[in-house]
Amino acid sequence: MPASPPAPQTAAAAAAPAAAQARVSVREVTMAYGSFVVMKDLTFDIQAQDIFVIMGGSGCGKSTLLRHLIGLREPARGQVFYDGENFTAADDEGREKFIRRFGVMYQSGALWSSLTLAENIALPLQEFTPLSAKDIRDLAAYKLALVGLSGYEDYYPSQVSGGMNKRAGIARAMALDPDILFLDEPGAGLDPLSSRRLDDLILRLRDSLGSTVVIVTHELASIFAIANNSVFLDTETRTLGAVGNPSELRDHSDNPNVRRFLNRGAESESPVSSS
Ligand SMILES: Nc1ncnc2c1ncn2[C@@H]1O[C@H](COP(=O)(O)OP(=O)(O)OP(=O)(O)O)[C@@H](O)[C@H]1O
Repeated sequence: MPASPPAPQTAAAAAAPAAAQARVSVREVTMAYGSFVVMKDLTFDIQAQDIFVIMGGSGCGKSTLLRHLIGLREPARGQVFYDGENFTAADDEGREKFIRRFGVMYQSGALWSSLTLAENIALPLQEFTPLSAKDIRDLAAYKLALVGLSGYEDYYPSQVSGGMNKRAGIARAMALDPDILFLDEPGAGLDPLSSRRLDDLILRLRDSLGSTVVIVTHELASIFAIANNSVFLDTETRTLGAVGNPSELRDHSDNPNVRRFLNRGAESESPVSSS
């Protein structure tokens, strides 16, 4: 069947102007490793400037979904659209244009240990822009300033804290001014204070740069502090358990697995009445 843009989900959406198009639309995506189906029939939207969390229990497929969103894996079925354009069906050249709009920080954080923080950020600028060495140096310093690391340009990753490494990783993901930042477990391994600082930074970046941020995490404090939208991957049913604002899902989802997860394992027997 030919690929078609995602259908509007409501009458209001149908009447909305093109500018209201979801930034990311996932349509009936099934993810599999060979014959092992991780999740099936995922359909949800991520809006521009969302801080959108992919959540669920260990091994449910959060990182796998992230890999599908950035094109590292192909859906076994279904499609992913960016601003209504079919990413899954794009040829290599078309796909490259999408990927240039993504900034990605992987779970490991993975800065090059033999390069300074500024050199780490300069790397994608050297590879993908025609900028002069001086402009690249200035831009790397600017990106580090955005994440609160002014003055640390010449430090090596081993000379700064874990939280600072994560912030530098975010600066590197932002090097090419992406529309969408993908962060895989950004708070992993951080103490609570550093983790909170990272949350504040993510909020500030969204507000000042207007980025859309997609985050894989299972840290509830972070989820409630920063996410306005989310998807819950349900290991039990191997499909989407809920989509929406995490605080609302915690109190009102009709899926007990969602409420249990968002209430730290202490499931409320029935949804809290919103009236
Ligand atoms: N390359 C792979 N080949 C085969 N199976 C894989 C591969 N990567 C992940 N899996 C399996 O797919 C499932 C989902 O893995 P994934 O890492 O996406 O889950 P996750 O929710 O991110 O887990 P965690 O919370 O532990 O990081 C798991 O059962 C995992 O063992």
